[in-house]
Amino acid sequence: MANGEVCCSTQLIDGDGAFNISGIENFIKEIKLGECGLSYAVVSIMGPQSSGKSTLLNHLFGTSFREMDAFKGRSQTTKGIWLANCAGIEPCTLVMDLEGTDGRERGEDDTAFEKQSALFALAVSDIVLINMWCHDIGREQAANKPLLKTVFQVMMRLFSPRKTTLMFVIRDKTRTPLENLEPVLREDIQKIWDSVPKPQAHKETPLSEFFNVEVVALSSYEEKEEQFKEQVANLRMKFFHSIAPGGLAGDRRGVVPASGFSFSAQEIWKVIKENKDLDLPAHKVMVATVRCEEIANEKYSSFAGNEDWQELEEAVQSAAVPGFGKKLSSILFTVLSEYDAEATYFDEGVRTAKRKQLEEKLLQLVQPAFQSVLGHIRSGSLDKFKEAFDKALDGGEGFSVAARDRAHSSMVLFDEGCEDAVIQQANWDTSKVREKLRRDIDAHIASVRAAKLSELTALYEAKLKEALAGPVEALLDGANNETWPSIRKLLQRETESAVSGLSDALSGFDMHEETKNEILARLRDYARGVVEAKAKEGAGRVLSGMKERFTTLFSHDSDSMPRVWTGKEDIRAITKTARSSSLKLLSVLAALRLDDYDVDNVDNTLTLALVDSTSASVKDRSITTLDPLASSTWENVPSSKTLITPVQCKSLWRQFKTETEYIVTQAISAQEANKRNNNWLPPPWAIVALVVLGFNEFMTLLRNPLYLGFIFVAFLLVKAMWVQLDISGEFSNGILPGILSLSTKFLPTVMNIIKRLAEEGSGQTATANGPQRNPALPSRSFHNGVNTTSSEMSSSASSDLTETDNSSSSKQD
Ligand SMILES: Nc1nc2c(ncn2[C@@H]2O[C@H](COP(=O)(O)OP(=O)(O)OP(=O)(O)O)[C@@H](O)[C@H]2O)c(=O)[nH]1
Repeated sequence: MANGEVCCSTQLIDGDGAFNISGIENFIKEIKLGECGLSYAVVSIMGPQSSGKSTLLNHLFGTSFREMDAFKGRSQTTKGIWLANCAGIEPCTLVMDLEGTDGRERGEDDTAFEKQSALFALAVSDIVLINMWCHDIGREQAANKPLLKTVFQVMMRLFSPRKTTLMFVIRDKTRTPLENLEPVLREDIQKIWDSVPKPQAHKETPLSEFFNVEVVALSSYEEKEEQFKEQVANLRMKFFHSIAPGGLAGDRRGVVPASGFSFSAQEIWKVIKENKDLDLPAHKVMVATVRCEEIANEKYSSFAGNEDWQELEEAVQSAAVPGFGKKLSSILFTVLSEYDAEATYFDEGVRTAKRKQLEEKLLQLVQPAFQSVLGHIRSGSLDKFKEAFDKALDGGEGFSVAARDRAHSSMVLFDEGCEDAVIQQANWDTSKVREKLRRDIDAHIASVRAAKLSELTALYEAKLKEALAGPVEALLDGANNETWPSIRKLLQRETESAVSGLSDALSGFDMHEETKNEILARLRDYARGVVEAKAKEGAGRVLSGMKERFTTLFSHDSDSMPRVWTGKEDIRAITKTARSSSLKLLSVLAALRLDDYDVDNVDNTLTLALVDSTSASVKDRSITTLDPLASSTWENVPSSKTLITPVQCKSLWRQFKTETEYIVTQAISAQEANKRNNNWLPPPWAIVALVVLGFNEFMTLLRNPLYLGFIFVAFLLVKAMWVQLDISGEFSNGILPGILSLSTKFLPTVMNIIKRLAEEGSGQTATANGPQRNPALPSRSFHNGVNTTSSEMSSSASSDLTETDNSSSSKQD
């Protein structure tokens, strides 16, 4: 074996025509045929059985095909088709040993396998050796004639067949030189070619179109072994670089890349077995299609199982991976390069199409990861934007400037991220995600803007409410002619201050003047709304306000001191004033007067209709004219500004008067009672009558002073009765209960007085008759277990008097 290389062989097709798939695949793996690309040649040998084919191949290519033992006779040793690699020949050369023709074992008629294997050899091989005995040349019944016929016949079954080299190896050459033998042989070949029926298209096609014919002659191996070996060695040299231009091989038009050899051979054998014609160019495309697809699938699987890719795929689930595009592009590049390397010798059209498919499949596989990265970049950019935007706003930057600048930065950040994530092999559009980011940013800006605007508006509204609500309420409570002008002034001042504050704050929002004016107008409306609400609230409880106002004015004097109805007060005037004031509250709260042009005569109408309604003139008028309050609208006041309608005012006034009448009545009663209490002296006419009528009695008293003493005692007694019976107290509850009470108390009181007088009398007697006591010591009396000194008694009596005096003096006052 040349170069000491190991030669492998396998049975490619067995005697029954079964293709040994696993055998050939192992063989190809072992000799690493797949790596050869197109740099390989296939040589096959045909010839009669036991014509020394195996012996020749083994010597020529260093193979180890089984040879027949010379001593056992000529019987078939090679069954089917065997495949081996030639040792030491460049490029890699495969050699096929075909089962011999004319075999006794298959019988004369069984030529099916012979034809099939001949066609197979022609389809697969670059060089076909035809082994023949020298003595068969020129012979009519030569053993190789049917074989050649078969070869030429099957050749026609190949569509646009490739040009194959037919090398006739003449065995056991005689002394006749080859120069003489060759023309005879070529003549034989031409004769056979001519006799073979050809399709119309190839009727005139010369043999040279399909075959390169070479002729070599070898000495007998058995008889002239040395010469044989020498000639074989020379022949071997022809097989070196056989596929190079000018080499032994044919045109190699139908050659398939080495990695497709196994599949190609199987398919060719299948077609041959099915007895179909073999279209080699189509076969080549078919092999390329199948093989390129196999390679592509293999590369796809190898990519799917690639650890770097798997890591990348997992990492992008949770976050954007820096350098994603570069990493993935590199893995994809490796895979596609591998495909290119393996598929390079296959039909270009098929190869490119399959590469495209592989690329598409790979990109389809990685696209979710890319989308995920884009998603992370988008959400990351959005988050960064939100953060930076919030910070800028907190730092007092203008809203619009902050929004514009931060949005721009975030879009730049996104673009950079996309650039980093983009996969070279793909031309994916990121504009949709970019647009989404832009939309998200805009939506965020809009929502923050809305929130900030409402925050600002709420702030100024709250300020306005605080500035208006309390003062307006106070102004309305103190309703007078200046109430509405003051409210208007207050409203204008506070509104303008709030509007200018809000206007300044809005300047940072870069908004249309129209929008800004709308917001400011809303704030103005709000301010009016606050005042309106307060006025409505006041109008809602106007009755209680009026009553309160009336009570306050009625029950207090000009110094806000509570009134005491002494009798000097002009209750009518006070009532009128208090009512007028209450009416003022009603008139102030009857309508909203927030605008300078809000001029009405509600006040006059109410005064005329309600306060002056008691005067005779009005009474007269009411007969002849309509009631000005019998209406649901005020003159010059639109209904939107009416808080209390005239009819409601009338009803309220009636209710007010009814509910306050009691206070007036009470005051009048109190005043009258007071007057009665103060006038205990009889009227002057009675005094004059007394003086005139009682002149005689008066003279009697002057003439007899004892009468005077008697009258004095009687007075004391009556006074004592008055005090004891508490007459003024009894009558305070009314005349009838007073009389009833006095009638029950009268007798016991009289009895009590008499009893006391009697006791006083007996006490005086006892003192006169009893032992003399130290006048310095106070005398004691014992009565009902209660002892009181006489001095205490006298002081008690005097206090009674004093009280009486006091009371009488106070009454005098
Ligand atoms: N006369 C002669 N005999 C040879 C030559 N070479 C080989 N033989 C003998 O022919 C016999 C058959 O040899 P193989 O090499 O087995 O022949 P084959 O054609 O491969 O036989 P099959 O595979 O059965 O078709 C053997 O006995 C060889 O010694 C030769 O050059 N001349």
